[in-house]
Amino acid sequence: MAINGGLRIANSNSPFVVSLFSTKASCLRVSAAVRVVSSLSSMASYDKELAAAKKAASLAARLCQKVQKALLQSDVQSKSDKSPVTIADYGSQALVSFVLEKELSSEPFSLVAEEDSEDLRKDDSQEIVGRITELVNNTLANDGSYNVSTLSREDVLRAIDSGKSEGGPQGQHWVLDPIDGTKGFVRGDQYAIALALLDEGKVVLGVLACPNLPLASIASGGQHSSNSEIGCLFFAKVGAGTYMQSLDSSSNSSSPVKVQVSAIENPVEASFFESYEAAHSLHDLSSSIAKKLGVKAPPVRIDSQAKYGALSKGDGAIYLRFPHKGYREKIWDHAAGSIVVTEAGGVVTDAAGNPLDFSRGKYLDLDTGIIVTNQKLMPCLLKAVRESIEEKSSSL
Ligand SMILES: Nc1ncnc2c1ncn2[C@@H]1O[C@H](COP(=O)(O)O)[C@@H](OP(=O)(O)O)[C@H]1O
Ligand SMILES: [Mg+2]
Ligand SMILES: [Mg+2]
Ligand SMILES: [Mg+2]
Repeated sequence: MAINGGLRIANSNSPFVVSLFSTKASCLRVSAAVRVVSSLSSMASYDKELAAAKKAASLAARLCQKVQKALLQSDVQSKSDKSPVTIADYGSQALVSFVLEKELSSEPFSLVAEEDSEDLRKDDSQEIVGRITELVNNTLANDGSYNVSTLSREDVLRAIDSGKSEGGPQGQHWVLDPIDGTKGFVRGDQYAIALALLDEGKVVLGVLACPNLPLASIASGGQHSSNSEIGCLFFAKVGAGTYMQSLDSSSNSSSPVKVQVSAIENPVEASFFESYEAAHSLHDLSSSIAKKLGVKAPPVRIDSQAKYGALSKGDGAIYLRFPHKGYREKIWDHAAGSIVVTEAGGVVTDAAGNPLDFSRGKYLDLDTGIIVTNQKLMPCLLKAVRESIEEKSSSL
């Protein structure tokens, strides 16, 4: 079980060759794009919200780590039994919702989150609700920050259900994926707790807790030393950059350090991330794009928005995501990750080069896929994406 950072590198039998000099050259010529900083940032500092989000995501990460450890020790990770995962997903959502409401009690609260309590309110879910409630209470008690009496089952169900907001273009909405990369979580690999704040439809802050991501670089295909510290907390605020610190507050690396995306200008030197799960992204399309760009390194396949986190610290240069036809991306799968990357100097667009629009409710209505890279590489990446998509559709 790959818990040591949870990194799995895809095997590729087909080495990528430099095939498009024109693509490479156009890439090197492009000047840096100007980063647009939302005018919202000049009106609000979001400091209180950021502190609350960091606290909430860190506590949720602790809860998830405990469940993942038990899951691996009890060796049920290869079963199709989803109950331990469900417990961590629900527990994480309840905890984040509870902490945000406690920390920001004077503000109106709206949360768009992945899970809801519908299944938990069924008669045969009593036991699982009990286990979730125990997990949440234990995590809060161990932390000791909140002087609360034990939460009841109904308190926990209500906390989960405060994530029922629809989001939209007006006002502030929190956006939460309590465990992103559930499949990675079950395997013992990467996952993330992803929390962002929308203000008037724009992402203004994001926090990504990645309990299995090494603080050291994973750039050279995951060959980090076995004793490198694991567990990253990324956070970003509009106009203020992206920072990373250890998830372990007692660690020497608990002070935040500013991170930057890779400065690579030559795509031949770039490496790229994609989903571990082939059902989540068309690996053949990514491979054709990489080939056009002359990318030499094999794809790095990891679960969850840990890909955005790793990209923000320069561990790779490109993230490609092309869902199968008909799949609609949800805002909680990208909101936190996108600001973590853009504030670190990167660019996140759909396959047509348009920025992602988080103002339309739960779904991101976008063209074909999501691509992420630095400002220098983006033009040539977009060109390669366009060409590969055209070739794919003409071959059908
Ligand atoms: N068929 C599909 N295509 C694309 N994404 C999918 C998908 N089925 C599920 N997903 C999303 O992919 C996310 C994981 O992304 P990744 O592949 O980068 O790890 C899942 O988040 P959850 O694990 O929170 O449900 C889920 O929302
Ligand atoms: Mg998700
Ligand atoms: Mg999830
Ligand atoms: Mg899910």
